[in-house]
Amino acid sequence: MGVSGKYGSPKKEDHPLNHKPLFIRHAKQLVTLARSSERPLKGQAMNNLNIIEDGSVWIENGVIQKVGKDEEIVQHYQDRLAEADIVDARGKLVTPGLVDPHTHLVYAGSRENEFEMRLKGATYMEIMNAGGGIHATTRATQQADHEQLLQESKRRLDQFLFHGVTTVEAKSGYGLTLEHEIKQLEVAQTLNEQHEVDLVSTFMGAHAVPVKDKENPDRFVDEVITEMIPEVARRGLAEFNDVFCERGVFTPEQSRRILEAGLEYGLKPKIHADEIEPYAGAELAAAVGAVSADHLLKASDQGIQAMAEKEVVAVLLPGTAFFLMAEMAQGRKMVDAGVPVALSTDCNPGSSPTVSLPLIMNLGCLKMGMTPAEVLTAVTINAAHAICRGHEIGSIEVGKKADLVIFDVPNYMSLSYLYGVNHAQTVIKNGRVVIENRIKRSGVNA
Ligand SMILES: N=CN[C@@H](CCC(=O)O)C(=O)O
Ligand SMILES: [Zn+2]
Repeated sequence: MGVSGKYGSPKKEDHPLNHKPLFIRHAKQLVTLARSSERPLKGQAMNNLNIIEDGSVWIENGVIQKVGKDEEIVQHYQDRLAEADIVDARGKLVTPGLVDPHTHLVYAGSRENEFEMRLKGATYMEIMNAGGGIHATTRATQQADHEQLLQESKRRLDQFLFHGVTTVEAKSGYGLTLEHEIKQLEVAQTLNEQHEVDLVSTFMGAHAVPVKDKENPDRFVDEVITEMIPEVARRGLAEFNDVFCERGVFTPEQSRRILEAGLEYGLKPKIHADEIEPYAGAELAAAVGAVSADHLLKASDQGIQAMAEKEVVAVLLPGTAFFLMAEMAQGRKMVDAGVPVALSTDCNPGSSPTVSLPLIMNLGCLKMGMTPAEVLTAVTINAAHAICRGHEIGSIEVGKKADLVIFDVPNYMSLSYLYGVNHAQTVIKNGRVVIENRIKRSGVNA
């Protein structure tokens, strides 16, 4: 298997091969998720995958041109069939490229030592309060230069792509000074320019109170508001602004100030809410008009209700609860309450060191009571809405970016059922095949 093209080469749109049509034919199930670009799917509608059997897609210039039954597409393009590169998806599942709407992709180092400490009984917050956790990764990230951070993060991004993920949100928050937050965001920018995967950047200077400000966290909050947010916005390095609203980190009042300051500079609010303790984070998300509230393990019923009313996307992270051995967020309850739910890896070195969205889908089913259709919606169109990309990606529809995955399974249910395996066989990004993942054989089993 391999990522096509050379890292560092011009970004995908410029590729000359984009001009040749790509014709994906005969998918056993083509999951289109059509008619969901305007608003995220909620409640029962999260099960409407809009599947086409024996489905085909015609792609040109990186854009989806036509979607339908194979015979319809063949009829429409009969004079141009010889021009196209054909990909045979017979017997397979084709979905929109997966979207991960919450990651801490750009960091240096790793924390397997803390994994062992937790297995022996230490808690996530105890480790952080003793100067480890986010602080440990902050030290490593501050020490790393742009190139080191780029190489470490690129390896993870390659792995995302191998799993069928074509768009990834990436947060800063391991710099915790203006200089190092900007360095992290610049690495994300370079990755976005050079890597096949699209990145969407979030500023998260308010990820932790630096150790030196422990006695006076408001000083740091002021620095985030008056220095970091204006400079990040001036440089155009982020689209969203996130805060870790949690007892012992940032209070709801501090979080509100930070999110409102971001809004003044055009940064859309997101929030790490109610992860370890109930802290009215979901309520705050609704009050400030956040695009998403993430984690929500301990969200209150009122908070869930408020999110449903304001259509705040709940980005649930079952890999984090699994890895921290904590109780899961109430995914089933949120879907039933009409909250649009998305799922994400939360890829980070402390609480969820994984890049496998398919594994997260499986956890969504088994641990949060969601259906296989709901979890697929949650990592495609609803994930796209969680990063304000519902019009561009997340469904297979005419005019959208041609980001698609061919999974070597016969139907969407198998994606969550056959768990712990990477089923992504062919990944198409901007209309170009960028991953072909199969064993090269000769002889009888070829
Ligand atoms: N909870 C806060 N932040 C990250 C974890 C960061 C870390 O432990 O390094 C999260 O979303 O899980
Ligand atoms: Zn996070």
